[in-house]
Amino acid sequence: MEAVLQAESQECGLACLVMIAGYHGLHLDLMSLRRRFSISIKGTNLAQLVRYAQSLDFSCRPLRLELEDMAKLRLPCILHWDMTHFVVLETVRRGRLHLLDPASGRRVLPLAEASRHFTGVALELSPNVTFRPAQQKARIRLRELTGRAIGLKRALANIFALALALEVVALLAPQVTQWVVDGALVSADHDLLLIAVLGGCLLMLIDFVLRMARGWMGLRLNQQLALQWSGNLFSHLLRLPWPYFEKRQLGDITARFQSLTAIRNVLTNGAIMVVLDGLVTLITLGMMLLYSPVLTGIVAIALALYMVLRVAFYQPLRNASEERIVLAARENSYFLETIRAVLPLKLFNTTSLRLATWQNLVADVQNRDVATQKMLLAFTSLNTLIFGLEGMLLLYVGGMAVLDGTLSLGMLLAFIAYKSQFTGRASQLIDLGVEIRMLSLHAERLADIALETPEPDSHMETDLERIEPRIELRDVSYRYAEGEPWVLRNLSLVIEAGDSVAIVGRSGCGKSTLFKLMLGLLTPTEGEILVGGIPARQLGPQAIRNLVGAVMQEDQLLAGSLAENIASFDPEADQQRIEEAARQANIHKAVANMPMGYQTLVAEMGSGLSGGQKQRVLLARALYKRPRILALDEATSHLDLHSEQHVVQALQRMPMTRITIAHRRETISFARRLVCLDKGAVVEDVRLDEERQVSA
Ligand SMILES: Nc1ncnc2c1ncn2[C@@H]1O[C@H](COP(=O)(O)OP(=O)(O)OP(=O)(O)O)[C@@H](O)[C@H]1O
Repeated sequence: MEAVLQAESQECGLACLVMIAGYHGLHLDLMSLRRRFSISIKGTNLAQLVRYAQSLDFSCRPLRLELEDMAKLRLPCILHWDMTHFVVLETVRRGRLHLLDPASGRRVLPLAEASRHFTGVALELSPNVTFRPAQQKARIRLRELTGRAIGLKRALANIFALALALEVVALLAPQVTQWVVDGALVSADHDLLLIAVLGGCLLMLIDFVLRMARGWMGLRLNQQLALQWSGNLFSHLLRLPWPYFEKRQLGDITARFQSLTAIRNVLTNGAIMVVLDGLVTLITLGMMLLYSPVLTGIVAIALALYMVLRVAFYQPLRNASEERIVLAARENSYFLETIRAVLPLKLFNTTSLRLATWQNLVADVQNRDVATQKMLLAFTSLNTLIFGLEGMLLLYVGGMAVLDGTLSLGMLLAFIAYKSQFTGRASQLIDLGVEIRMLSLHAERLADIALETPEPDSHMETDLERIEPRIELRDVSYRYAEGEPWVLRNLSLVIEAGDSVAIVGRSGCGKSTLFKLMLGLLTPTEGEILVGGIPARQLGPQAIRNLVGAVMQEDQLLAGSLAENIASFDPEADQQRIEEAARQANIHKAVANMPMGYQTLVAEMGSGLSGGQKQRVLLARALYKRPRILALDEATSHLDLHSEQHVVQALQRMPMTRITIAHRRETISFARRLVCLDKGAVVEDVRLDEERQVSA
């Protein structure tokens, strides 16, 4: 069975299904399955997994069992692991479980160790009568992964021409040796010796120039591709919808991005070599055959053995390489998360615990490396043995031929020179073939970014100024994944232009979800949202966000000055407008009192601002863009009552639609309308007159 590694931290169940389906001949890929069964950040439970498996035409039998009864299970099956994870049990042999873990790859665990992880629940899967083996893996095309690259064909053609010239030079070099030995040395011709050596020097000079030119062009091509491809990919990544980022770990996204470099390196260096090496290998092979078919036969056998060796080591090395990438990404994510969350870790004195876990993750990576190195050691030693024996055999058979007079010494030397070229090229070609196959690993990893559907662009040309800042939700329902409870159910709500609405409700009742839907960060599972009377789907999320200024609960400032943050790093920022926004957010005085004023630097993590100051800077950022709709999710919760009153009163005077999520009575009291949510629906919608505003 082939291990399938999960891309999102919560899709272990899906990865197990892909593995088992593959075992029974239905070859799926994780990405298509992820689209088919949406999974929320909370992961999959057993009931959902059973439903997914049934829709893939499997009959399922969930059971509870003791570890000793493992051998009786119908294998491969899925085991519930560590309370939050699923793994595939492939076989049980000599008291050891052979597992395929979507988080780390193949593992073998003694029963005693497995007992610490196994929760006692297993899921047997067997294909039912409607099950049909099929190849449903999506094919990944390079162009889709990297996007377009301008000037690629011309650059490749130039490099190819130079490389071809180099090969001609390389083919002529052994001839010089033969002239020297058989011509000049045998007949003691001093002049011929000088001419041959001078000819050789000229060849070396040409080789030097061509090599420099090719190397330089290769470098430039690599650099251009690096810029274009990574630019294309990063721009695609940034256009992906919000849930994509929510479900992934930072280290994993970074590691996937780096797969692009691996692909680029193999392609720029390899693509040309494949063609050229193939050509030169054939020519050298022809030359060798002319010299001696018997010696050529020996060389061919050695090469065939090398190929067998390469193929035998391919799959273990590919698996090891993939597992290493995944383990390293996990370690990296953990490292980054630790740094980001250092404050609570210090407060709860859990840094040493964190350190120990991180060291275990590093040890996992190291162990994987050692295992790979052991494999490589065996491979290179066998390789050296094959070619060493080949050399000895050639020396013996070639030597005998020279003694018998069927081959001259010069010819033998020339043959050996051609042979080194041939085996060098042919083994490189085989290696490259393996590397290109290995690219599938990187391509699959990259596909997780490149083939993910980005947020839709706007389908219509709209003058945003003419859109009325009015939001209407028609029978909107939303849940984070299939099978999960509905967060919002058949919710209808109209927020008129210029209205000031407070959305209230118990914690977890779906207020932030409603906001994210209105901002186009999430798409309704059912129903429709209209902005200014235009369906949000038609308008596109970017257009909506151009209309709206928002401060979310988990909002962040970026590293830079306060002015840059308020102006969202607008290169043509207007200082007056920045100050005006800061005044409206009641932060101007505080900023002006800072020694460096608006140029005060804000660090990425500890922002150097108090909680209330940070909230007001975020509010100023939302106001700087002069939004038509202002959406605030607990955006004034850290402010003292006086400051909040100041801010809210300033906002009341501004001509825009205001939507506020709040828990505090003081914040709500400024709204003109109160919408109360409960169990995903509007349970109360009241308009507040001046008096009721104060007493709300
Ligand atoms: N990404 C997610 N995946 C799965 N479930 C989620 C996700 N985000 C929120 N939920 C769930 O959806 C429900 C509504 O969450 P939401 O954040 O909208 O509540 P809220 O009313 O804004 O709460 P609060 O007032 O505490 O901020 C909660 O039960 C929450 O657990």
